[in-house]
Amino acid sequence: MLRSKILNRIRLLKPVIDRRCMSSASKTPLTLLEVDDKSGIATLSLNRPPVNSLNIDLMNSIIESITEIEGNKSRGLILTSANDRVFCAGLDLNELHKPNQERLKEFWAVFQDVWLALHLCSVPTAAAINGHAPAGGCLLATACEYRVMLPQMTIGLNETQFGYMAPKWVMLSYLSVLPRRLAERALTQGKLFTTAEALDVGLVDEIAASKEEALAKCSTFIDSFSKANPLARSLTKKQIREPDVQKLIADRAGDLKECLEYINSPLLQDGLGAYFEALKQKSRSKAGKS
Ligand SMILES: CCCCC/C=C\C/C=C\C/C=C/C(=O)SCCNC(=O)CCNC(=O)[C@H](O)C(C)(C)COP(=O)(O)OP(=O)(O)OC[C@H]1O[C@@H](n2cnc3c(N)ncnc32)[C@H](O)[C@@H]1OP(=O)(O)O
Repeated sequence: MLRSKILNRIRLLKPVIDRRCMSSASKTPLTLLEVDDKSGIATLSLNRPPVNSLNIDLMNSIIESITEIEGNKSRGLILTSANDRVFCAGLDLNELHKPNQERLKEFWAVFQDVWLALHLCSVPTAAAINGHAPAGGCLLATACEYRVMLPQMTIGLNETQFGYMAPKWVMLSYLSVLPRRLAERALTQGKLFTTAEALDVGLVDEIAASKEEALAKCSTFIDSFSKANPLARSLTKKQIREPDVQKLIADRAGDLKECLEYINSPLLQDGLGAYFEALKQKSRSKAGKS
């Protein structure tokens, strides 16, 4: 009994670094997980340079970290980025453009899994959005219960801008934070909101001047549950989220089939190819390579 108490204490004191999913290029961990010894709040930092784009390994690392947080009795989870400019650039376009079919199936299933894991995480969740959060980056943030964002960044589900329609369950995340009329307009326009606009419409809850302040505001949000019974809180959250979650769970295979057909269609592949090339070109010109 005493031994397990001490072990738990050590686990809280010592930052836990997730080493299971490493970047193959640099052998650095794709997520960094630290648990604050005083508050018991876990901070999960996305750490896949250059822009934290979501490939299979990064998403698996996020899921493993969430499982670990739920197992180590952390009081809450703050999702943030180790990169000062980009919270998360969304899905890794390398996984969607000219994909290997078997890998694409696995990729899409893990994408569904990461959304479910964040959506159903039993502890309070908050996103400290310390950089741009387009598409899948916005999705991670909206799956959390609270969002604090740094100024002069952008956030939004911009899929229509690169020729994609967001799947139904992705749209549900937007509908959980935005009024229907606004969500419809923003989704069809593929709008990227500036930080100020995002606060104005309620896509984010607060603005912070620095990453430290964003983390502190997220901690304050998590502390706001100190008087709630953790089990009752978690069951209430699950109950409220149940209809959205069920829409995906009830037809995961159908969603996979629909998405694979959609992603593989020549028109979408061409559009995505052009979008990705423009992105690379922009990056090359920035680096003075062209
Ligand atoms: C019914 C069936 C529906 C099926 C639909 C299928 C899919 C849609 C549904 C799901 C929702 C989610 C979709 C997505 O997330 S798709 C990804 C969309 N992401 C974006 O559009 C963001 C693109 N990136 C940017 O805008 C910028 O990079 C940035 C994030 C604002 C950062 O800007 P910064 O100036 O700091 O960096 P660079 O632009 O110079 O980029 C550096 C480097 O990273 C590469 N890169 C950027 N984003 C991605 C990415 N998402 N995937 C892979 N690679 C990316 C970029 O090319 C540069 O690399 P290089 O080697 O060229 O230097």
